[in-house]
Amino acid sequence: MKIFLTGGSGMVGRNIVSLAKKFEMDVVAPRSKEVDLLDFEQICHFIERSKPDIIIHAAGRVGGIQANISSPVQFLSDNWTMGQNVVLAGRKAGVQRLLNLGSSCMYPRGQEEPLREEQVLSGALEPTNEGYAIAKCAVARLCEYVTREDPQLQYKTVIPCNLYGRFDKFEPSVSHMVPAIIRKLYLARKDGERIVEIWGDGTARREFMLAEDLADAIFFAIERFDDMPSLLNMGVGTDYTVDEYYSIAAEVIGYNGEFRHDLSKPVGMKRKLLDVTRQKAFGWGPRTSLRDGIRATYEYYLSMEA
Ligand SMILES: NC(=O)c1ccc[n+]([C@@H]2O[C@H](COP(=O)([O-])OP(=O)(O)OC[C@H]3O[C@@H](n4cnc5c(N)ncnc54)[C@H](OP(=O)(O)O)[C@@H]3O)[C@@H](O)[C@H]2O)c1
Ligand SMILES: C[C@@H]1O[C@H](OP(=O)(O)OP(=O)(O)OC[C@H]2O[C@@H](n3cnc4c(=O)[nH]c(N)nc43)[C@H](O)[C@@H]2O)[C@@H](O)[C@H](O)[C@@H]1O
Repeated sequence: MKIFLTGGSGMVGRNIVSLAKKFEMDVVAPRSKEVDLLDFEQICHFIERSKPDIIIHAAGRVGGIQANISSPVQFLSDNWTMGQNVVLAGRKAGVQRLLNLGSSCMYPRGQEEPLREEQVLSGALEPTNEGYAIAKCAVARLCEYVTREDPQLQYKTVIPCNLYGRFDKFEPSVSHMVPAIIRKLYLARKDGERIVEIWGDGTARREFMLAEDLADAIFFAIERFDDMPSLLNMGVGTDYTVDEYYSIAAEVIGYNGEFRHDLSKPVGMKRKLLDVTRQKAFGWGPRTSLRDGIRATYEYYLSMEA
């Protein structure tokens, strides 16, 4: 099977490329300088040349809460434009299968219970990442409408929880919480710092899955694509408080200093735990524990620092 993968140089994309050989899949993954997804014609020409059996759309303007607060125009505009272009170019070329990546932030804010796929667009979005979430909801609906108008075209969306792992971004201005924690604890231990800052009061809850496990889930879905629901959460099914992530990472990294809560920092949704009922019925589950995942990601970070 030939896969046209967008976002192949990103964290999720590079984990997908790393696993492709194991699943005997042929992946073509052009960088943005070769195929700019903001340019519809460039995508059409690439699909004409490469003739993929399936498109996996894993490209995006992606970042943590701080990046989303700083650039709402780019997060809405780029993610909608890229998603619309990829989906409509696939339809124009008659590519029969497309797997689109959503995000747990597309769910309504203020939900304590695990989030079910039918709740998408059922309430107000989280202001800190509203632009990104609007784009995610719109592209997911576009996929659904393409299939509704032409059932020959099966365009589906997975909704991952927060992700971390090898090939993540560790730069504080764009990073998500787990890579930010790893970098801060590494630097504090290296420099003998005794205090590490935690954004917010530490009580917000998050569900983080290793990107390598998501890549495995994506191949699992591709191999059973016709049985896959058109909208499918992909998560670990448990969440932890921000404070718990810091303390687990401190054990793994060997930081034994103190923590200070900076209440001036943004905290986003109080919780966004995915309901994994459909995922379990589909037959997939992640295999990496949080501690093992943080250890593997820390080792990757050290290899980058070396
Ligand atoms: N990270 C998370 O916590 C998380 C959680 C849930 C869902 N997701 C979703 O998972 C997907 C991948 O996320 P990620 O963390 O792997 O992102 P990432 O590491 O930031 O990678 C983004 C990718 O998008 C590509 N890209 C950006 N602009 C492009 C353009 N104009 N043309 C072509 N390619 C472009 C980049 O390619 P170049 O380097 O060549 O520009 C890069 O490969 C996204 O859809 C994201 O919404 C991520
Ligand atoms: C999956 C992603 O979720 C994103 O929301 P979101 O989980 O709050 O994104 P994160 O940046 O991972 O933040 C998760 C939680 O960790 C807290 N946190 C504590 N310390 C830090 C730190 O040093 N850095 C960071 N970044 N957070 C920190 C942060 O306040 C927030 O409550 C969306 O903005 C994206 O669009 C995307 O959807």
